[in-house]
Order: sequence, then C-alpha cells, then structure tokens
Amino acid sequence: MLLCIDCGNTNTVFSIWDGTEFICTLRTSTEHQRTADQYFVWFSTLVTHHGIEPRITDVIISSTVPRVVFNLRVFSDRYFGTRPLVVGKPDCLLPTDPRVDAGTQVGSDRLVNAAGAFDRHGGDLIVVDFGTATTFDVVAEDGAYVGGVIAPGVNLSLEALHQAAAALPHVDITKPQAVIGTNTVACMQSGIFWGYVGLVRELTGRIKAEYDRPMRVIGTGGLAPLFDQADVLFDRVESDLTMHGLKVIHRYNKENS
Ligand SMILES: Nc1ncnc2c1ncn2[C@@H]1O[C@H](COP(=O)(O)OP(=O)(O)OP(=O)(O)O)[C@@H](O)[C@H]1O
Ligand SMILES: CC(C)(CO)[C@@H](O)C(=O)NCCC(=O)O
Ligand SMILES: [K+]
Repeated sequence: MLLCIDCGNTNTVFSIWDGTEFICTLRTSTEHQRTADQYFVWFSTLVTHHGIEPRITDVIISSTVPRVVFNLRVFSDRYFGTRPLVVGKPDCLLPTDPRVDAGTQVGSDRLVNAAGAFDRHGGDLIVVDFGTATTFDVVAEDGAYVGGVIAPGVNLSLEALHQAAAALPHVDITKPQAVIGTNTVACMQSGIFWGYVGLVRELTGRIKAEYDRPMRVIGTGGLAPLFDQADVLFDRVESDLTMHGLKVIHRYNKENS
C-alpha cells in the first residue's frame, strides 16, 4: 500500500492507497515540532479506529514546509521500513519538468496538482487550489507546470481582517444570501465570498487571454465546492486532485527509475 502525505502550511493530509482506491484519509494541523513517533501514535490510532490494517510499503511526500520533511522521513523509515519519495528532491522524477525562471523553487503542491490534473484531463489547464494561499497553476499542452498566480488564501484573508480590526470578529466562510450585508458578519462574509468569486473569475479570464489555446479550469482544495455554488468558475471540481497527483508521481518513479 502507498501512503501519500500532502503537507501544506496549515494542514497535513495522509491518505492510504490500496492499489485500487484511497481507503483512509486523515488530516492534522501542520506543526514542525511533531516527531516521527508522534506522527505514528496519531496515525496508528486513527487507522485502527477506522478498522484498517494498513501494510504500507511505499511513502510519497509533498511538503510546502521544508522543516517537517525530516521528521516525516524518519516516520517512514522507522515505522514502514521504506525510504520516502519527496517531491521536489532531485531523486524524485516528475512526468514533465516545470518551465519557469531559473532558480525558482515551485511549491511541490503545485507540481503535484499539475501532474494529477494532466493525468486526468490532458494539458491546457488552470488548476485553482484554495489552500493557505489561493494558487493558480497553468499546465501546458505537454503537462508541464509553466507558471501561475499566488493570491492570499480565503481563511488567511478572513483571519487578517479579524486580527487587524478590533471590531471585526472571527467568522466562518459561507455563501451569503445577499451582497449587501446588513450586519458585520454578513458584510465580512460578502466581502470574502463575492470578492474571491471575482478574483477567480478575473484571474482565470486574464490567464486565458494571455495563453494562446483554449483552457479548462479545475478547482480543488477544501473550499472549491463552496465557490462552485456561486458562479460558473470551474469546468470541474476535484477535491482529491493533490492525492491523485502524488499517486501519479509515485507510479511514474516506479516505472522510470
Ligand atoms: N468539505 C469542506 N467544506 C468546507 N470547508 C472545508 C472542507 N474541507 C476542508 N475545508 C476547509 O477548507 C480549508 C481548505 O482546506 P485545504 O486542505 O484545501 O487547505 P488548507 O489545509 O487550509 O491549506 P494547506 O493545504 O495550504 O495547508 C481548510 O481550512 C479546511 O478546514
Ligand atoms: C504558494 C504555496 C504556499 C501554496 O501552498 C506553496 O505552493 C509554496 O510555498 N510555493 C512556493 C513558491 C512557488 O510556488 O512559486
Ligand atoms: K492543499
């Protein structure tokens, strides 16, 4: 079985692929202090709770937080006896190399999204991922990541409003009934929700205008389904795109190394 680990700046997601399907997905907050042993206590407790007896033979990791990789490597070595593949490291091959400015370290989550989306849909894509940041990844005709956009994440923007303005509470993101809010919370929800609808529409429109071929837009990340209710922003929403990309990169490395 393959354990896929997607470590973002906010959350780390573990998902077990049994060769046919993802049988268990677990989410924890990203904390660089967490040790290999702490990961294992958490992981083994929850898989047992789900009635699963995983026999992990392979591990692949994507991390946007460099400091957590060491402990995840130890976790993999110590508890599963396997050396993990780490996306972005020289010994992890990508199906297609990114074409970006020399010296640019593209976030591994974006490379993984590009690989996963290309595997499912072919090229000429924009992947919009609503994580800590809202990222737009452009996938060329041949599957290469060729650039994109990084905007502040939805939860980050809400948190920034709350932190910076004494009278603004912490609010959860939902789709407001109206655009004109008649109370503070409704005003904030409208600003974030409809503001991000506009951000996504404007940026995908401008990317399409700059790119010389027709493109499709794939939404992913926890909040993509929410924004999908608003408007025709995406051709597809796929919540498991990053996990799918990890599986694709793992398979590519097995077949080509
Ligand atoms: N089905 C869902 N409905 C609503 N919110 C969700 C859902 N799934 C996840 N979320 C929330 O959406 C947010 C985005 O989740 P996602 O995993 O895409 O990114 P993240 O964990 O915030 O960021 P990163 O991957 O950069 O750490 C999270 O705060 C999560 O709690
Ligand atoms: C933009 C984030 C934070 C999104 O998770 C991540 O992909 C990252 O740290 N990227 C590095 C810079 C880049 O992708 O160009
Ligand atoms: K993510």
